[in-house]
Amino acid sequence: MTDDSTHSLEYRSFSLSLSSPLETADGTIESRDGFLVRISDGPGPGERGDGGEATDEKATNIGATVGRSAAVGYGEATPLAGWTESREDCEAALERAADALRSGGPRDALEAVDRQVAARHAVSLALTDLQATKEATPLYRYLGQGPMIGRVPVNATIGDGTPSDSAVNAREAVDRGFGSCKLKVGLRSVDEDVERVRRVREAAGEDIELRADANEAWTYEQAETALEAFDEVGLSILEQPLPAGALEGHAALRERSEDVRIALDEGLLEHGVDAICEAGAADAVVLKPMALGGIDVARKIAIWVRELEMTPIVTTTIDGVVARTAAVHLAASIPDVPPCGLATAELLAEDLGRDPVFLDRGSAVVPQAKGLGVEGVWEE
Ligand SMILES: O=C(O)CCC(=O)C1=CC=C[C@@H](O)[C@@H]1C(=O)O
Ligand SMILES: [Mg+2]
Repeated sequence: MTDDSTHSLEYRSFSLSLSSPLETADGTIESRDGFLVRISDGPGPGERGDGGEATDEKATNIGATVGRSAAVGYGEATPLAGWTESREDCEAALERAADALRSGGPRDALEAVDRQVAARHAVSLALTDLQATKEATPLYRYLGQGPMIGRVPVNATIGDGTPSDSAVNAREAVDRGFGSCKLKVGLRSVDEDVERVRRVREAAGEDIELRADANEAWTYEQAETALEAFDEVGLSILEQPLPAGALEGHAALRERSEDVRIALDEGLLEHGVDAICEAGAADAVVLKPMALGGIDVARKIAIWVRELEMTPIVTTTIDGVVARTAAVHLAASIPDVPPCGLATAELLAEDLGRDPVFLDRGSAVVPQAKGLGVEGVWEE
């Protein structure tokens, strides 16, 4: 990316409520509050001489007076407690990025948000969307320079609930075409979670991939008990059974497991890839671009973990349409990606704009328009 044009960054805050709260062992997620970011490569609002609000129409008109129209890129910063910086720190970082972009350029803007992962996610995404849009290339092809990809497989996300509610939810997901379900565990006793997974297996059938995510809830002994029972019901992946710090514990669980594979999510953020690999602590790692600092960072990690013979799984932090669509593009840029946690739009009661990704028979259909392919978010 060149630093020789004038870029400007604007942001707006938003709050999106969930249709029903997502219960996890880390806490309950009720709403997602964050910032929608827009970067244009024309002059900023204060530099246009119109003193006005930066609508697309005005940006285009001003662009015309300087001989070209401004291109825009969108980003989203949606902090989540325990996973990213706070909302206040995120906003302060976006302010710094706006100044740095004005006085320096894209590289300075990224440096200004280097330690605030959600803010960095937004800035790097908006810059990448802008560039991919200018090159008239879908974001995933701009990222991976790979072939055209039509779909990425996705898993259904099933929150905590009684054994019969969990079974009903899983059956509904299977009837809608999902081939993979991820169940939140760790809020109830291990016995009850084992019962839930058994009931889900009965309801979903033998051919469906089942995963469980304990969000660090268990002691080693509890995880061992759960793992043994999960092996019997053909669970494929157990995500983060132990606290993030417990690399040795996860490595020991891997040794004990017959077929259940161990994935680290919170553990990736705490330790990074090298330490996980050295300890032999995971078969798979979960990549949340919002918590890792952006889809560019997440993509590098995905390629790196593949080299180390671990599986990368992309998920969201239950984000708005901009970040969610970016995660779909990220997954599409990773060859042979397994089912990813990208079917999270339905957990939201409202969104930032129209969703360009539709779900069809357990896959997300990847947008093929230029850039992210998200439209109308700034106007709504
Ligand atoms: O991976 C999925 O199926 C959806 C995303 C998801 O499960 C999560 C999103 C945000 C916070 C977490 O509690 C949770 C996770 O731990 O993976
Ligand atoms: Mg997880």
